Amino acid sequence: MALMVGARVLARNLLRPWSRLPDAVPGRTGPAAGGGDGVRCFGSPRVLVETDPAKGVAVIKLKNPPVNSLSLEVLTEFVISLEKLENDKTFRGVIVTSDCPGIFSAGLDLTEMCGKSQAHYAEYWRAVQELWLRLYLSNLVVIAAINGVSPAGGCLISLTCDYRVLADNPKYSIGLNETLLGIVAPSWFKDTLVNTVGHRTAERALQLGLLFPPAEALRVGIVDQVVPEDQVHSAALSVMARWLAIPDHARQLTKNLMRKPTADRLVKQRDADIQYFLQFISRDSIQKSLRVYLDKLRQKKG
Ligand SMILES: CCCCCCCCCCCCC/C=C/C(=O)SCCNC(=O)CCNC(=O)[C@H](O)C(C)(C)COP(=O)(O)OP(=O)(O)OC[C@H]1O[C@@H](n2cnc3c(N)ncnc32)[C@H](O)[C@@H]1OP(=O)(O)O
Repeated sequence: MALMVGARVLARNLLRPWSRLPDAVPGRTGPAAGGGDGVRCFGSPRVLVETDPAKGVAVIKLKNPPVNSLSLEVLTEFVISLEKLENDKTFRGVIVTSDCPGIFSAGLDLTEMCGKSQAHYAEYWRAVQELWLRLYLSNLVVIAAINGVSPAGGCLISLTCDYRVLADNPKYSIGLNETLLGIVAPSWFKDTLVNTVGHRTAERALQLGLLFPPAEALRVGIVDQVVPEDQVHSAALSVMARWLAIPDHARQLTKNLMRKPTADRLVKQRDADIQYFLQFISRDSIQKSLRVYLDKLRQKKG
């Protein structure tokens, strides 16, 4: 019950950008905070933010064990943290990564889309839209340091970034695998993939629900770089330095030029998109597919 109320409060914050989460780790500094003197931490229980004001760079670490599924709380806390960074002129870039070993993100939280009320589905889908819009159009340089498997919504998060570095581990596949679950990637997921890898590769990947291992992911361009696992963070920092060498206004205007038409397609029909989602997700056949998939995941252990 408390969790439900908490989620509602957090979700309401999305609509009230002036409201702020209390800092979960207020002003923690120093080496323990993850990177030497001057590193400061804030954020929330599930979305840790380590900032390095001297470099103008922050690291957002998703921490929603066991699999970093994108629950309503995670989506909301993510948006609030991103907004905090964007409103602070100290920061010009952010690295998005995971605090869960071996898993970047298992994607949208299936339990948020299964067996819940219509009101809940609507609230959840608006939060998914919000995070996508904020990340896709962020003024910051956003780099994904993908240190684990990254299906569906996890892949979408990384596709919204400006650059993707993937750890070279055969287990760390990435892709929009929705069809394998018997569901369909919405048009704006599809657009994000098409804008990254081109139409033909996206068409094949989406229909077959392909999850690409690192070498393949690099070949099709769903990631930009594959590096040894222990170098993901340093590689992301090097890339960041290169992108930050470009004057902000020129880079930001160019990013907007490239991405705004795609984002506008959703912005113009957000409510219709929610209705579409509601109709789709409430179908008995879709609910059944999700239940079967969740049961399979749960039985894997037993
Ligand atoms: C006509 C056209 C109409 C179009 C209309 C469109 C409208 C829109 C339609 C809807 C669109 C929805 C888009 C969906 C996007 C998504 O992101 S769906 C999620 C997809 N994710 C996955 O497929 C990944 C599933 N998980 C895994 O494969 C594995 O868990 C893992 C990530 C590889 C990790 O493996 P492992 O370490 O072995 O952990 P597990 O034991 O499998 O899992 C641990 C517990 O976590 C639970 N869990 C896993 N993933 C999720 C998840 N995504 N959500 C919620 N919970 C998850 C798993 O069940 C385990 O739970 P317990 O058994 O209870 O511990």
